[in-house]
Amino acid sequence: PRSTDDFVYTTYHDLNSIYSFMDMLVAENSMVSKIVIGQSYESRPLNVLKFSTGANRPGLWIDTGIHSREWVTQASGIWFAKKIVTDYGRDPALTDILNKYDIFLEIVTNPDGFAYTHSSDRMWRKTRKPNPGSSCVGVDPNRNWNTGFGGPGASSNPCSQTYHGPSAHSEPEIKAIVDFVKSHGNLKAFLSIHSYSQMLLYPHGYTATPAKDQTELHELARKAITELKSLYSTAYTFGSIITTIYQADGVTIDWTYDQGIKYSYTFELRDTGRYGFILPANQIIPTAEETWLALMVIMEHTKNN
Ligand SMILES: O=C(CO)C[C@@H](Cc1ccccc1)C(=O)O
Ligand SMILES: [Zn+2]
Repeated sequence: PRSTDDFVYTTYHDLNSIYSFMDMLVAENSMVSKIVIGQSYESRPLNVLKFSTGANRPGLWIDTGIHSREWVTQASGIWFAKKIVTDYGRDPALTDILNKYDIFLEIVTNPDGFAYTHSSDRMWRKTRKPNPGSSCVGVDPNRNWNTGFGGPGASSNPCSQTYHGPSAHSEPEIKAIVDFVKSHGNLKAFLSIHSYSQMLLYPHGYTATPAKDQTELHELARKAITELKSLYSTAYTFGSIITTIYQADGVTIDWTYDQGIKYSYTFELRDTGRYGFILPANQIIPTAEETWLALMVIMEHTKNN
């Protein structure tokens, strides 16, 4: 495709195609820039798209593809990127958000794992960094964060899909985000997108102790999934991680919430298990559209509070 207008949003893309989408979007839109926040273990760039219409704004973060096999999430991230540049100046709600906040979008958060799902194993989840002393490769990027690190909701076995890694932030893909969050210092929402299960989750995963903002986070989640359901009747459950899915330790949004980013949520997109991670491509756009409605509810609430 020569432009993001003839890019095919109705199919799954490989890493090179997604990188070229990013470069086209930057070239076409003055509000979009590409920040390289670091390199993966296999030396791929960790690209973050920045959508900004002014300087020194607070930020809203969205990441997709932290678990490489969850392909509908990277595909949705591509659609979100095009939606933002399309709606700015046309949709009053999005325009108001972007006149006050920057949006940061990391579409391929685990590029080594993503490349591996294309080349070798479609069901790969973790990073691709070797584990010394083990024949098993990779760390679960959703167990490598420094809040509750190494607890019972993660595994110390390098062969496990939920292996927490040798130490918190041991994975370059995670360290890069940690450093970005700290250096930016003014992120107001942190939205980490997974698939599948159709859930909207908020902290905590590592403890049953409710988050201090539990009441507000719960009601906002209810509002967000109600808006999501209004489009295609897709039903989500919602609640804290530990009460809604299971105990999980060292997870992304427990750490971001700990950093003071109150509006920290994880989405689990379609479906509920019929196709699972191998969601048919004809569900990419419906999934992205309904999810965007929920993301807008959370971003608007963040702006208004
Ligand atoms: O990968 C999964 C499929 O997205 C399930 C997620 C569920 C989860 C999501 C957010 C925080 C803690 C756990 C996981 O175990 O890390
Ligand atoms: Zn996941």
